[in-house]
Amino acid sequence: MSGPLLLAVDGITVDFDGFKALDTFSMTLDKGETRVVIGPNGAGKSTLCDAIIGRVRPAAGRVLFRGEDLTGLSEQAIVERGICRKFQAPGILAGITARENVALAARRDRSWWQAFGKGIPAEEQASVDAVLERVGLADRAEVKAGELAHGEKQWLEIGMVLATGAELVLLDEPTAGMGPAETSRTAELIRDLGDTRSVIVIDHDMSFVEQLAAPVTVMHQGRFLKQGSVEAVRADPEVISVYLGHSA
Ligand SMILES: Nc1ncnc2c1ncn2[C@@H]1O[C@H](COP(=O)(O)OP(=O)(O)OP(=O)(O)O)[C@@H](O)[C@H]1O
Repeated sequence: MSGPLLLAVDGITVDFDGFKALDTFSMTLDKGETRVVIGPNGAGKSTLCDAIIGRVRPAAGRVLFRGEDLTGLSEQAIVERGICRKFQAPGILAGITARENVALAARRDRSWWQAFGKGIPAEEQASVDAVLERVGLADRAEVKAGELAHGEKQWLEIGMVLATGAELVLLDEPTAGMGPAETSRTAELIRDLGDTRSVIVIDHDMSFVEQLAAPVTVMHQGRFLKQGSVEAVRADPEVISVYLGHSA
């Protein structure tokens, strides 16, 4: 269930040497909402995430989070305000366990890294365990992250994003390289996040998008094209011609 307005992307343009990767693009997201963003290759989806998280600077427009204008803030400052992004490539540390990765992500100051051999502070164990449970890795907690299966690594990274406590989670192609069973499990996991987090998911895979059962925003050439249910966008002639027609 969604609540009041959380994020407003307000007419942003991102210009790479005269090429507009985003062109006066706008969208809003309510608290607790899950939104899927789709579009053909080069539509500007990753650039949208970059602009929200402060990795690229829009030439025009604003991004408002809980009413605050994020324009001009550093990526670190934006993360501190409660937005966290999971990239396509996992950012886990292979040589430590799944549990230790989650514990590390939960720590903002990271100063305890030097004292890592002493283990995870007792008061943090419960929240780390809760995250591992949530992403279905409770029984894999003591496995070195590098030894996890591909899908498990992706779920671990989603767990690490959750452990940061971020209110808004950006997931860029979370099912990249997954088979159908792992993809379904990922959809289930993301649907479960909906009760506590707001989520923007970028993906190409329409069977995954269908399983998410969330409203879809369609981008094309850096612009907003359509928004609606999966069924509505799939049936939309404009969407079919720019996107679905190409991927069918
Ligand atoms: N740093 C950059 N410099 C120049 N052009 C860029 C840069 N980053 C992205 N682009 C271009 O901007 C456009 C949008 O890229 P973006 O990666 O946001 O698209 P996308 O929708 O995420 O695509 P894909 O589905 O292939 O990941 C593309 O044409 C890309 O080549």
